[in-house]
Order: sequence, then C-alpha cells, then structure tokens
Amino acid sequence: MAGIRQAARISARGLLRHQHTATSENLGSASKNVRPFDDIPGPSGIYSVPYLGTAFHFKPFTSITVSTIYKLLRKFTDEYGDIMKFRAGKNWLVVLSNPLFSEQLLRDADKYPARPTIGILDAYYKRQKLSPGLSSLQGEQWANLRKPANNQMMRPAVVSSYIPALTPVADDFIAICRNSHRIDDCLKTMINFTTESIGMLCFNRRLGCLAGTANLDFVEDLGIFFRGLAESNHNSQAYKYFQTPFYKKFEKSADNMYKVAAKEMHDALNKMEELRREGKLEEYLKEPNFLYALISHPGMTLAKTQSLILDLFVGGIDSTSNALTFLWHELATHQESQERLYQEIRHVIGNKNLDVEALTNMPYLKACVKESLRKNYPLSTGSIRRLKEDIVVGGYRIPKGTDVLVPLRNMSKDEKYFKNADQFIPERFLRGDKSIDDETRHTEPFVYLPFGFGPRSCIGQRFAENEMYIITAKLFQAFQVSLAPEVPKQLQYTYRIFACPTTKVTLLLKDRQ
Ligand code: HEM
Repeated sequence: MAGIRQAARISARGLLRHQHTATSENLGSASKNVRPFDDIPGPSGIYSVPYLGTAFHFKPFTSITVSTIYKLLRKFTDEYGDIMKFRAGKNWLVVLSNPLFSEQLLRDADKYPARPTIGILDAYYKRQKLSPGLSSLQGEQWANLRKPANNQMMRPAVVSSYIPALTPVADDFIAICRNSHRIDDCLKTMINFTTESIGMLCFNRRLGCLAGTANLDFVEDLGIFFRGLAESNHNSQAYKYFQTPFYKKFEKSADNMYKVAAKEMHDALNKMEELRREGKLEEYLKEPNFLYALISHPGMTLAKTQSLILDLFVGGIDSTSNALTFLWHELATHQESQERLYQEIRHVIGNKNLDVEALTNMPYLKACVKESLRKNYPLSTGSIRRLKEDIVVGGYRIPKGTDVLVPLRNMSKDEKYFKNADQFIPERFLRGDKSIDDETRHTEPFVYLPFGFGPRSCIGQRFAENEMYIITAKLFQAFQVSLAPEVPKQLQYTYRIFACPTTKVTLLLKDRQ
C-alpha cells in the first residue's frame, strides 16, 4: 500500500515538473489545457473586494483572529480543495494544500525566491534609516547579504564549530536548575538562555542573561515586537503614513532591542580592533568568530553587517525559546519518550558533553525535536512566496507577482499525512523504527517544513537545531522532568509570528544521579 502510494507520488511529481517547465518557457503553446487564474475557486462576491473582502473573514464578522488564521485556511481547503484563492488585503493569496504543489512551488523557485515583506518592519527600517535585514530584502540585494551569512550558518561543519562556545552557556543553565529543581516560567527562562546563546554567536561574548547581570529587559519588548509583526499586515495600514499609537509601541520595542544589539556589535568590533593593535588578534581568532567572518567577507560593509546581525539576534530568540518550551513540555508529558531519550543520552554520551560525533548517533533526540515542531508547528500559516514568473499549478495559471502560500501548519497536523496527528510520536521520524506502522511514519517531505525550504529557508536552522540538541541533552541527562500539577497536558497557543503557549509552563526537575 505504502509502495503504491510512493510510486503514484513519483509519477505525479514527474508530470508536475514537466508541466511547470513547459509553462514557464512557452506558456503560449501549452495554455490550451491551462485554466485561467480567475477560475481558481475561492470566496466570491463581496469577499473578493480588496481589503473589505478580507475583513469579512475575521473578527468581528467571524471568530477568526490573526492567531487562529489556520482555522480559516483549513475551512478554505475543506470548501474549495487543494488549490484556492482569497483576498488578503489588496492582493490575492493562492493557497496550495497539497504536497506535490508544495514541492513545485518551493523546489522549483527562482534562485532569488521572494517572500512578501512585513510592512511595519519596512516602515521601521525606513524611518530609522537602517539598512533592511535579510527578511526584508529581495532579489540581488537579498542574495548579496545572504551569501556571506550562508557561508557561516548553512554549512554544517562551520555551524558545528560553535558547539564548544554554546556548551558553557548550557552548563550555566543546568547549574541554575540544580539549585532550584524547577523551571518556573519556561518561556521566560528560555528567552534568557537563547539570548545568551545568540549573543555568543553574534558577539562572541557572554551577555550575562543567565547570571542576571545583563542590563537587558527584553522579554516584554520581544512580545510587543513579534505581536506587532504578526498583526501589522492584518490591521490598518495607516502606520505606513502616520506614526500611529500601534506603530509607536512597535517602534519603542524595536528600538530597545536593536539598540542593545547595535551596542554589543560595536563593542565586539572595538575589542577586536584593540586586540589587533596589541598584536593579539590572531590568537583571539583561533576560536570561530562569526562577526569577524562576516565583516571580513569581501562585499560586506559595516551597515550590511549590522543589518544582518540585528536580524539574526532578534530572529533567533523568540523562535527557539518557544520551540524549546513546547519540546520540554511534550517530554515532561510523555514520560515513555523521555525515558527513551534518556537511554539514548546515557548510551551515547554518558555524563559527557554533546559533540558533533555524538550528535550523529542520537537519532531519537533529533526525532523528538522534529516531532515537537510538527505537533506544535511554529507558524500559524506556512511558507509563502511571491512569484517572479507565471507558473501553472494544478492546471491553473498563476501570474507573476501573486503571493502563494503552502499552509504547512495545517498539513503537518493532517491525518492524511500523519496518523494520530494530535499525538506526540517521535518514532515517526526514526528511519526504519518497527514500533510504528507506515501510516504513522513521516514520508511526505513537502508537508512538514518548519524551517521552510530552498534558498530562502531559515538561515538560523542549523544553529537553532544545535542549540536545542545541546540544552535538551544536558537537561534530560541531569534530570527527570515532569509538569507542575497546574500545567495542562495539552497547551493552547497564540501566535506572535511564532507559536507561543498561552499558559505559563512550570517544570519540576528530579536529579537523575
Ligand atoms: C526553532 C527555531 C526557528 C524556526 C522554527 C524558524 C523558522 C523560520 C521560517 C519558517 C522562516 C521562513 C522560511 C521560508 O520562507 O521558507 C525563517 C526565516 C528566517 N529565520 Fe528562522 N527559525 C528559527 C530560528 C532562527 C534562528 C536561531 C535565527 C537566527 C540565528 C533565525 C533567523 C531567520 C532569518 C534571518 C530568516 C529570514 C531568511 C531570509 O529571508 O533569507 N531563525 N525562519
């Protein structure tokens, strides 16, 4: 049965690829069988009016909010099928709820794939006269910034060279846990941890977030900043023209975070300059140094380096701290998975630190991270691309300039692709594990992509994964972890760009040895 499904997928993939190439190159001759964009099903009448049509899908007209947009997307897929379109503000948004279409969009993308930017961030960069970061750039400008960053962040060997710098951060975190035997507010605590870790990557310096000596009160600003990003495209666009109260609040939070990052970057550069004058720079650079690698890359300027560093610093905190909170909550809830993880840790590293070699022998640890990201999908929507050329998908022509979304959050939780989708089963991601059947196993690559796919995928993926592996291995090596009695076994989420639990998660820690 699984073999037939696989064969059918492969032949359908071949057909789709052929269809795509033919249409991109000579749409004219192939267009007889291709239906026009207007035929793509979706809500019509008043719902197709720009802005107004979108508003009618949301509160107060329905119960849908920015945080529950996945419900709207699911309703659309149920009603209109695997390809549909609806008004999202001024533009049409096409939704492709099918792994073959998902693959076609994400794999065959242009070498400079475009993603619609976030309006309020664009406005902020412009008003503050800052160079836009990776997430806001397109085309060659984006590629020129992404390339030097890719060298440092997408090559596994280079990313792994930062493991020794992250290990002491994790050790300090565990030492704090040993004193308290609980993690009171997991998300808040993890924000301190991920800020400290990303500080090591970006500035090669301990910021003091775990020791409580850092003068950075980020937590509230992060919440305001990310909620502002999430809501800006759905709320009134007046902030583009006036400094509305919504914009001012966002600006204040962004200023607070960016000022800290900019100061840290300049301090780190001054330190290197001082070491150079003292003839000690070469010695200092024996350890991997991300900032130095970036700034010394031909084509990088101080302004570009700063914009990249600000993006990475801010982008790397909320994403990973939420993902870790969900992961640890799952493992505390599922003691049998925790025990299997513990046995793997004991067997592979014993009481030692996790290193690159050990990581290659820890498939269950990786499977737990993957399964938690699937079940607690980090985004409320999925991956989105703005087409640079016309494409044909599912027999319809979609013109260039259109935004196309693959609702990966819904697909990752769909029973069609994952049996018992609402359950935490890390074994799905273990190749050849006999304890589950084929329907439970993860086989469709293009329904589950928590870091996106292709040249525009998450640049922090490898860093975030290593960070999660190191700290998770250390925590479960040291403690048996359980939920405090008041914490629900099933968490509710809100989305402030990234999924975030609505309740405080408190964990209880019992020494293993
Ligand atoms: C669990 C943690 C994380 C998740 C789930 C996540 C997820 C994502 C996703 C889904 C995208 C969009 C990909 C696409 O459109 O195909 C993205 C982009 C991005 N992420 Fe992450 N991310 C995480 C951690 C990080 C970290 C640690 C950093 C920084 C060190 C980071 C920096 C970025 C940046 C700069 C982009 C924009 C890339 C571009 O447009 O070229 N992320 N992330």
